[in-house]
Amino acid sequence: MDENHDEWQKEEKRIENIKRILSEKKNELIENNKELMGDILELRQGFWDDVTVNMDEPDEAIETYASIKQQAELLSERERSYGQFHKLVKLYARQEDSPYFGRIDFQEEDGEIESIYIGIGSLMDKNKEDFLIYDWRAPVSSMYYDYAPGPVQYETPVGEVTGEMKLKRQFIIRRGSLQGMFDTGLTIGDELLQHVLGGNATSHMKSIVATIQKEQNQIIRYDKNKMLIVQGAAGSGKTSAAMQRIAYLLYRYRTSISADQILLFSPNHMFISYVASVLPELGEDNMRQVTFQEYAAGRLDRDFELESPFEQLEYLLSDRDSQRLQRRVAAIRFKSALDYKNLLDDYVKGLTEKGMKFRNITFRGQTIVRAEEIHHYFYKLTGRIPNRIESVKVWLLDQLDAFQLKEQDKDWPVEEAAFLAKHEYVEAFNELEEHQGFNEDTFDDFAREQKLLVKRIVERKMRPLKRKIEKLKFIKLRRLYEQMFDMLSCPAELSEEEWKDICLETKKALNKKHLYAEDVTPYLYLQDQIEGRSVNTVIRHLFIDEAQDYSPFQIEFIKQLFPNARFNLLGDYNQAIHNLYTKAPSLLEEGEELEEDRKVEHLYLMRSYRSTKPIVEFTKHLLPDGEKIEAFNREGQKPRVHKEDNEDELIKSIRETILSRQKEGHETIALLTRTKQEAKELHARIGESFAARLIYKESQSFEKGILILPGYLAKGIEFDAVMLPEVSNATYNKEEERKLLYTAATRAMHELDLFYTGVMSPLLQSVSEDLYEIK
Ligand SMILES: Nc1ncnc2c1ncn2[C@@H]1O[C@H](COP(=O)(O)OP(=O)(O)OP(=O)(O)O)[C@@H](O)[C@H]1O
Repeated sequence: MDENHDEWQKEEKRIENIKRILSEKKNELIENNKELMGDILELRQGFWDDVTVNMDEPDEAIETYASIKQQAELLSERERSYGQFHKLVKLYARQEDSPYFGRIDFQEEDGEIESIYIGIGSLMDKNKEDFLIYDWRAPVSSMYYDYAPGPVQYETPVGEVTGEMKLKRQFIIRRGSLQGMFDTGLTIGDELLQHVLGGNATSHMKSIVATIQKEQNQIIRYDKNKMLIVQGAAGSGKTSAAMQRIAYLLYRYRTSISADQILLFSPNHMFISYVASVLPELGEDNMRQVTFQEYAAGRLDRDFELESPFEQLEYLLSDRDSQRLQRRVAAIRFKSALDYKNLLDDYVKGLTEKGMKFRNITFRGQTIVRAEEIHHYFYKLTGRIPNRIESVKVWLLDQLDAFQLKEQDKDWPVEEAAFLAKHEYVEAFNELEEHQGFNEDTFDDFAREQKLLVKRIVERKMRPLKRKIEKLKFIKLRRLYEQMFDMLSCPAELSEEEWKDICLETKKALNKKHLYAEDVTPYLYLQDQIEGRSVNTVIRHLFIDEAQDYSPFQIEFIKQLFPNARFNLLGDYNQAIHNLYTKAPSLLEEGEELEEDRKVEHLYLMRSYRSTKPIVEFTKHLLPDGEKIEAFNREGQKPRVHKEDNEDELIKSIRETILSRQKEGHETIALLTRTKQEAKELHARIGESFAARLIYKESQSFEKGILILPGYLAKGIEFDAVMLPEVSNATYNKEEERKLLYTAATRAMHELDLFYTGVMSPLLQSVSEDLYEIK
């Protein structure tokens, strides 16, 4: 029997043993918690039985409140325990399926050799003395990712441990049985990675715990108190590393950080659902996720119509009027920069002296407080604007209270009382009874009843107005933003012409209650400066994926919103498609820190894992400085460039290629166009016969099958086969769109096909012909 066979059998035996222990643990856990579910049901059903309700006297009301609170706490404690229990059962089940993926034999200096098995969760022996499996996030496990056999070291909270790694082994264990085993040398075995990367695209992102690479591990376990900026090539595992990092943080700081203190700014909804399964798969709760657009929409007046970054991009890609386009580009560039934020700061400073805009406060056609009076009151106050606004609010509410009293003596509420619908009357009666403690005897006094009803009517009528005051709607915010463009003089970087146009366009849009994408952050920023910054102190770790698409202003704004958060920015300046024309400085390049004194750490990922080697070789040559990008050694076909004589031939060729890809077993085939319009047109021609799904809104989700969508919507996502249906000089003809083409082409995992009629896009000319096949 050879040594390998022997080892295989030993490992198999160990797996059986581990499975038995896991199964025992799981059953024991279920047994011990059987009563828990019953308790919860019982508590829910009998919630009110154990609560003493008595509201007659204040003392008793307090007691009632305490008793409800106690009962609710008991229930929520049980529900929390149930949640924990449920999570643990799921983890055991997952471990039974695949208990570990790695083993290292480690000899600490002068110590014995210890076999360390690494999996998605830890497992202890019966006596709770030894680890049978170590969690992949444990300090000792980091050696697995960082070293090949030989001298090694790892960090622990109490210092560094050194020693020698005698063996490094990888396992593929599925459904509880050993399917593969590799002893590895230099890096984490190419075999396992080959195996993982060779699979089909999935509609949900996979966890990479078993094959995390050394440079990714550095990001995942990054522990210094600095802002982390990761610049990584397309497909280099930025998002994967971010997700693993979140899981790591939840483990490392499990006593102080929970999942809802971690927030991920995601590029779009498709992406949100794409990454949502990674953490639960690792047995962790999901972090919070939001798109910037959603966040902004939640903070702005609802009657604003916001342009999304995708709409902005679609405009930039579609407008054929080059003059108008250039003016818009100038506006975007201007409004994205930190200089613009400084201008806004100066403007706000000026407002402490003059220039605030307020609304008249009116009720039923009568003016209660005139705008000038508010203005006068505001400028009598001193201090920061938000503090003064707070005082104005209190003052206005007082004015409203006084006004309300007077209104009660008017005729209109009496008239309205007469026309009250029966249910309103009863409601009023009940409310009066509750709040005033009236009984039937006193209430039948008609005069008092009438007075109370009138009071209630006035109160109710005035409530919306008061609410508006509470929400600071007495400030004319839109007008304030607009006014800035009257007051500023033309900034040095713009021509008079451009400036005039920016002023005009901004005002025109504001008057239509339309907010351009580039105005969203500045507007919110102004709102915060006037109304008081709405900061979130709960978030401790903030991640921004596709960070290259955020303007410097936007990042600075987000930083101010989350003062307690540590920042993790991940992106690729080669995929900066939202500022493709404006060329705003990228944070991802060194030397572009927001503030000189800011502590920033730059880490880089240059190796691309998503695509086969021939695809990476092709795509990297689309970039002027792509030579630094390395391909992971996974073989495949060279990309194919199909030249067709006319439109019909092109469609025919696309059809044939789809059929071939399907035959080859590719399940997710994406046809990535440049614009939404092109996607719609293509869908109209081939959609039906292939049951292809058209995706043109960022809110749509992504499933397996044939998809037709503009490339920019596929950010962060990948497909088995990608087809770029029209890469001619009629479509991709601007240097600015190189990054867009690169982003689309790098979505391909296994196959890439490009099509064109007429003349090939000049952007492809930088790619040498031996890197693709001509069809
Ligand atoms: N260490 C790894 N082990 C296994 N798969 C990996 C590893 N690193 C990356 N991958 C795979 O490579 C693909 C790309 O990863 P990911 O989406 O995280 O890259 P990215 O840098 O965010 O890409 P992009 O910038 O193009 O959106 C995914 O399928 C991911 O599972």
